[in-house]
Amino acid sequence: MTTNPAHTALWPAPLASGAVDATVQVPGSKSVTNRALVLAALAAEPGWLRRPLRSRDTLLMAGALRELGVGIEETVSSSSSVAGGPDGSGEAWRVIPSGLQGPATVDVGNAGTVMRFLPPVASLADGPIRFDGDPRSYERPLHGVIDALRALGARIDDEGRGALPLTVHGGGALEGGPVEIDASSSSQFVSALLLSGPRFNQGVEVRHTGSALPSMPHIRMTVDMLRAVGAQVDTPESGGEPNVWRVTPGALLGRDITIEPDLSNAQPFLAAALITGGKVTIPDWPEHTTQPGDALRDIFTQMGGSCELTERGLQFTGSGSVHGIDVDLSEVGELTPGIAAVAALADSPSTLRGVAHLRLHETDRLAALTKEINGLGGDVTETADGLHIRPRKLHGGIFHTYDDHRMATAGAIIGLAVKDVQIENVATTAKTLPDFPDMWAAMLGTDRA
Ligand SMILES: O=C(O)C1=C[C@@H](OP(=O)(O)O)[C@@H](O)[C@H](O)C1
Ligand SMILES: C=C(OP(=O)(O)O)C(=O)O
Repeated sequence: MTTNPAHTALWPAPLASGAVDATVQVPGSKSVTNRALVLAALAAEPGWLRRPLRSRDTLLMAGALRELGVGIEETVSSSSSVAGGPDGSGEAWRVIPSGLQGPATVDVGNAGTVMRFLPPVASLADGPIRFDGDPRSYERPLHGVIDALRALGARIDDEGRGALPLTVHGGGALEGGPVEIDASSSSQFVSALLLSGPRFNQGVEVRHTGSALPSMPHIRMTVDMLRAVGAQVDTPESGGEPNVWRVTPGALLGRDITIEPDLSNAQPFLAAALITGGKVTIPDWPEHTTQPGDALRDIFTQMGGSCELTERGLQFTGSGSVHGIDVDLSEVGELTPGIAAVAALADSPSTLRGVAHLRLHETDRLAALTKEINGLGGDVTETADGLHIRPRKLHGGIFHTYDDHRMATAGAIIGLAVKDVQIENVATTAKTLPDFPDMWAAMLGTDRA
């Protein structure tokens, strides 16, 4: 077996030499880009994505849709007709829907959005679609999507695993209708069924029957984006029953949408301002958004910073002190690694709650954070649904990432304040933020050294 040198390489996390003062242009949202790709592929006419995220997860999504026959043309242009950026430049993807066809093979990598959102799309295709991915993808929950699709009329061969790898034998159409699922292990089960729902003969009515549903903002993102392309969606918030979402069958419009910056990927940069008592501006921070990263304005303010949404973007300023926090992160679970990293450097203990489902993310994030922060001299314990973090003086060492992009950025945050932290496999940030090491150096001004 050969070892990929990128996976064993150690990246010396730069120590901040003082208060950071930077403007950081954060690339597009993974969650918005991958929903926009799916909706554009299912539309009745071509559409555009402006400023899409170009990272492993979104390229896997685009690659999979192309395998199914969808046209996706990438353009980088300075002409306003295909412009991406506010200045009239940037990247844009034109999506040209077509009849979905098998046989095809889809590599999901370790992208939750690809492994959950695409089996419903494949059930609409004509022919067999094989799904496979990274070893970790075999362990991540998928049963909710598989069972629901079968109940709605799909033929899926998973050899009894209830997980990847599997083959969806698309029949060209799916009956759809009402279905019950337990989505307590991932909100993406609900999003997956809703996104393809308008194309099912009867639409879909998803009823969540399990314990608490995590990541509600991501379900709101799905609903808002469906409505933006003309779908009719009834939700608990719009007067429907609790835990029930209904999508009416109908054609989707091809739209021209500009992807918001990824606010969860803004997290390490905001954390840098908080920890160093500096200032970071994130341009194009949306005034209204369903992205969970927007909660950082409140969470990092409680932890000692302050922020202002101005015409230039979100300006976040650290005060020089970092406080611990007691917070339920069930709605915004993907922010947990970055918050844990800041909490390890705070002046008082923290309790992070409501995130038991993180054990089934890219890695077991609760175990990984505990092991790696404690490996640097920290005092973190796992609880049934989160972490207790008691700050201690930390020392240098190797911070392992377990192929988890958010572990890598969490380690970089700690490395700002602790000498000689080395991140193993920083390249794993390519999942959602391929330029992270260069962006980090630019923020710190070390790229000009
Ligand atoms: O739908 C989405 O885009 C996501 C939903 C959440 O998943 P879970 O509900 O599985 O936590 C989140 O953690 C993930 O990063 C992205
Ligand atoms: C949980 C995450 O990703 P995924 O879409 O693979 O679930 C994440 O990005 O934090």
